Amino acid sequence: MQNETGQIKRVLMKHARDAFRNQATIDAEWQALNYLGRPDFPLACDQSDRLAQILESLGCTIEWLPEDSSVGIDSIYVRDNAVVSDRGAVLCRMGKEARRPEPAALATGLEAAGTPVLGEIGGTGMVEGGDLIWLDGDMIAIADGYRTNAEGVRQLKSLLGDAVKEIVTVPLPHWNGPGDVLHLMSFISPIAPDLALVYSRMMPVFFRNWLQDRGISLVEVPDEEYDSMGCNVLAVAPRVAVMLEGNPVTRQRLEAAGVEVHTYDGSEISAKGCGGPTCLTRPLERG
Ligand SMILES: NC(=O)NCCC[C@H](N)C(=O)O
Repeated sequence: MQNETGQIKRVLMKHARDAFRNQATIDAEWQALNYLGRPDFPLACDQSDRLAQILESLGCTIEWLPEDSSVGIDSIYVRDNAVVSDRGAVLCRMGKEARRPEPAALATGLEAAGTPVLGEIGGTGMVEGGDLIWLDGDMIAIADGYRTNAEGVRQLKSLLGDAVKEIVTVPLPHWNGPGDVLHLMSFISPIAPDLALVYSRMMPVFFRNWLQDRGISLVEVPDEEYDSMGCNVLAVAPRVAVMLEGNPVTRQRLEAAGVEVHTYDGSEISAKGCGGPTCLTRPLERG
């Protein structure tokens, strides 16, 4: 599990039907959670179905998290709740306060799926799964930003022990401030061991150089496709990717780099809540 691009065999997800529950729940929550618009419940359910079909057609077995009244509509973005290693999962402590109950709810799903829980981030520590990527089997790149802090990284390191050899901390910019969602994976999506999709204007120079020094080629997302989540792309296998419809330049650049691209309409489950396909999925087993 200590990579982001091997063939996904099993993946944990939460269907819009169970995360959003009904239109009244969405209506009560979306503004306070800083969504860009009000998701439409029936359409969101159709979009979850379609995304699941694509993933299943690409060889993924989906483990579905059940409805849970202790969490809100952001619980659809399951990646953020846990970090998964070869030894098991670490439950996060969410930087976004409204999401704090989510990791405990996810723990039940992890248990049901047979993934052991190694521990959890506590105290003043904060880690969100979208702020971390595994590289080369034993290295982690992790954000230092509004959702993940140094104390969280310290605890994560001690819970993972020698499963991780090196942790590279990547400082995030302020961008739109603490109320917005900005993760490490807002500007980098690994696509294959030697290929990543990036939005370079947001990247610290050292991190961009570090990736290239490791032999990773970079495909650039153009400015006009950043807000439409062009940079949030899920690698289902090396050079097999799932992304949101409506990012034609990014798609064409990925295809030019030899990537097979599959798209879904994510207006309700992705764009409005600012969570793309990497956020909607918590891979549990990769080949
Ligand atoms: N990994 C991700 O980028 N997750 C997206 C989370 C979106 C959610 N509305 C949030 O603000 O946390």
